[in-house]
Amino acid sequence: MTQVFKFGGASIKDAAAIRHLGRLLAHFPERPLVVVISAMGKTTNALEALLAAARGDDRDDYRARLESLRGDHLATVEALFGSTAGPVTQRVEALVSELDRRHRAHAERERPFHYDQTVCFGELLSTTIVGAWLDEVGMATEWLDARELVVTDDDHQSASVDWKTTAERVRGLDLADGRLRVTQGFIGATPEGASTTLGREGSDYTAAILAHCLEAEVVTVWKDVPGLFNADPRRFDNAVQFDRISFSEAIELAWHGATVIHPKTLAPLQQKAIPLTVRSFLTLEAPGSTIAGDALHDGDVPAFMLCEEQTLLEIRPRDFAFMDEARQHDILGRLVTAGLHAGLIDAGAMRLSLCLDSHPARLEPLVTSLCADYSVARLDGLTLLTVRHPDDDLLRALGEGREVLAERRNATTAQYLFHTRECPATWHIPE
Ligand SMILES: Nc1ncnc2c1ncn2[C@@H]1O[C@H](COP(=O)(O)OP(=O)(O)O)[C@@H](O)[C@H]1O
Ligand SMILES: N[C@@H](CC(=O)OP(=O)(O)O)C(=O)O
Repeated sequence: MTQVFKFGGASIKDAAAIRHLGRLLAHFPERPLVVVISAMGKTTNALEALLAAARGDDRDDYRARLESLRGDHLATVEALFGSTAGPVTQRVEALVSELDRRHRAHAERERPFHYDQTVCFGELLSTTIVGAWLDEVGMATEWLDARELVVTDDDHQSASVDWKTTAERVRGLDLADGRLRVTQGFIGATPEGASTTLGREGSDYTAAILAHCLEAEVVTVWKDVPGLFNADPRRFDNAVQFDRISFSEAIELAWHGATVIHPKTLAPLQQKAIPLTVRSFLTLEAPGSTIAGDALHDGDVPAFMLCEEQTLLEIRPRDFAFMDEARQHDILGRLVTAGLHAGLIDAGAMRLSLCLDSHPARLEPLVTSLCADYSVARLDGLTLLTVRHPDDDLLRALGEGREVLAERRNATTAQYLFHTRECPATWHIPE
C-alpha cells in the first residue's frame, strides 16, 4: 500500500539537514512511497520579499535578493555534491533564470497571479536538490511536477483543488516500479497550466490531497517536534503529547491555532479513513502521534491554542440601529473580501465584536471600509487563547491576573482574549 511522507522547510534547511533526510528515508525501503517536500528553510518568505522588490522600483534590491536566493541554493548543492555538483548546479541555475524571466513577464499582472508564478520556485528548487541527493545516495527517485498533478482553480494564492481532475491525474501515475517519488508541496496549477499555490504552509495539505487520491495507507508528516501535543510545546512548558486523537478533534485543534498541521489537511484523510501520523525527523525512534477515526481519548486532557498579534474590532451601527442579521451579513462579507478570518465573533444588540489577525495589508483596508459606515473601536496587541475541554477551575486559573477583553464558551471550547503584555512568554498549564 502506498505511503505519503511530508517534510517541511526546517527538515531540509541546509545540506546537513538534507543528508539527514537521506539517512532517515533509508529506514523506509517499502514502496510505493511519495515524498512531499516544502521549500528550504525560510525560502518562501525570501520569495515574498523578492516579489515585493520586483513589483517596486528598486532594481538593486531585486537583484540582491535574487542573487542571495541563487547563492544559498548553489551553496547547498556544492556542500552536498562537491566535485559532482555540475548537473544539479545547472538545473538550479536554469530554475533561477526562469524565475528571473517570469518576473519580467508578469510584473504588470495582478499581484496574486504574479505571487504564484514566483513563490512556486521555492518548492521547485528544493525538490530538484533533494531528489538529486536521494538518487546520489542510491535511492532510485523520480521527480514529479506537482503542477501536473494538483489541478486547481485560478484563485491565486489560495487556490481550490479540482478534486475530480486531480484524482484522475494522480491515479494515472504508475508507482509500481519501486522508485521513490519526490514532489512539491504547496503548489498546483490551473487546467491552462498557470502555477497556483494552496495558501501558506500548504504542503501538509498537498500530502493529504495525494494520499486521498491514491487511497494511501498512511500519511506521515515529519516535524521538529515529537508529535501533536495538547499545546505548542515551545510555548507551554508542561504540554503533553497525544498518542492518538480523532480527526474531528484534531481538526478543531488545527482550526483554532495548533499550527503543527495545516487545517485543510485532515478532512480529505478523514473521508478516506487514512490515518495521519505526526513524527519527529530529529528522533526517528519516537513513536509520534496518530490522528485516526476513533474518538476514544478525545477530551481526556484539555488542549490549548494561542493566536498572537490579534486585533479586536468593536463595530456599532451609527444610527442607533440593532446589529441585526443584515448588518452582520454586510460586515462578515467585508471580512471575506479582505481575506481575514475571525478567531472569535461575539454579537450584542448593538455591537459586533471580531477578533482578527493583525495582518496590516489585510486589516487596514477592512478597517477603512468599516469606518466609512460604522462606528469602530479598535484594540491591538492581543492574544487569543482557545481551550478545548476545559473545566471551570482551569479557566479561572488561566484568567487570573489578566483582563478578559472578549470571551466565548460552548460545551467543548472556551476562548479568551487577553492583552499580550499580560501574557507570559512561556505558559504553564494549571494543574
Ligand atoms: N499542538 C502542537 N503540537 C506540536 N507542535 C505544535 C503545536 N502547536 C504548534 N506547534 C508548533 O508547530 C511546529 C511545527 O510545525 P511547522 O513548523 O509548521 O512544521 P513544518 O513547517 O515543518 O511543516 C513546532 O515547532 C511547534 O512549535
Ligand atoms: N513553503 C510554503 C509551504 C509550506 O508548507 O511550508 P512548510 O511545510 O515549511 O510550513 C510556505 O512556507 O508557506
